[in-house]
Amino acid sequence: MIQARALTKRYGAKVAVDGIDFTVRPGQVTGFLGPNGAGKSTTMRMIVGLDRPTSGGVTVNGRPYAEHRAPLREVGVLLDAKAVHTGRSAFKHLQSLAATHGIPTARVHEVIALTGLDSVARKRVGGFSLGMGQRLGIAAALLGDPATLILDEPVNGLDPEGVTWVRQLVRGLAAEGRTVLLSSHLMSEMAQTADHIIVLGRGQVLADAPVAEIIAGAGGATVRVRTPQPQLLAEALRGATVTPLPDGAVSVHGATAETVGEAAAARGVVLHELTPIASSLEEAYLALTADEVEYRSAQPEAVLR
Ligand SMILES: Nc1ncnc2c1ncn2[C@@H]1O[C@H](COP(=O)(O)OP(=O)(O)OP(=O)(O)O)[C@@H](O)[C@H]1O
Repeated sequence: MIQARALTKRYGAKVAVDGIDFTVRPGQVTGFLGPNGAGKSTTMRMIVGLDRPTSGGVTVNGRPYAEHRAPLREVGVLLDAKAVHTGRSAFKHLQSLAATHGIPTARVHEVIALTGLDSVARKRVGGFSLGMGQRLGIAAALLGDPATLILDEPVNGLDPEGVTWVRQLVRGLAAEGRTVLLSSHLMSEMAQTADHIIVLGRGQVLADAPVAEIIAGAGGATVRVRTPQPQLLAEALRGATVTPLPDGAVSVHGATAETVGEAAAARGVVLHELTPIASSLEEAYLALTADEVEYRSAQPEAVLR
């Protein structure tokens, strides 16, 4: 369990984290989202004692990180996989980490097997690919068999097989009752992996809810319809919003596919297509963070007009 109360971090005049409260619960995967500069890394660094809060605080399993006698056994952390640039082998790297934390070598072999590093465990870490480095970072996070895991962009650089592996791993860890906090910019991946989402924007919590609730909050699903009689359809669908789409179809908001089909049948409106379109976590996320992006790309205005 991770609990933040009025957690604040200022760098000079810049407020990176602005008095936030949240709880990350055990037994589920919590996704940590937000635009670049929203304060995710700063928050994660404060959780594991790498940054000091300006005010407020955060505890892991009931205590500030620094007060844990054996922090590696409480919290496993992957913050910057590239931080390990060493001439040592993966095995030696993990073994020395284990030795300084009183963890037996048998556990080193276990995490190497768990993360699929067996064939490269004796090779120099300096020569690892980004994906292998990520796996090594995850192996180090798992070393102490911790109840809480904090993984910043764990799928960064992984191939599709690796992405699926991380998803299954974190889902399995949560199913064992552990607390898992996971950041990623890949929304489709997050939608498949997380149970709960916390969205940050400019240092504040914009949303803290189950994934399904966040998606529903974006305005819900729409129905895509193609008909040669769009005007008649709009009249048949009083109360719903019918918007023309660029390809000649229309988008219906505020009615289910069943309602649209039945209303069309009752009025004798011909339908060539009737497709329910579920809104995605990505759409919900973009709607939530539309006003909070610190570094915005130029909009292609011609397309918007
Ligand atoms: N050491 C620092 N000194 C000054 N400002 C900092 C420092 N670290 C972070 N910041 C600023 O604090 C804000 C939050 O940064 P942070 O790295 O926590 O965001 P983030 O959500 O992790 O972003 P990203 O998705 O890009 O990793 C940003 O405006 C950043 O420029």
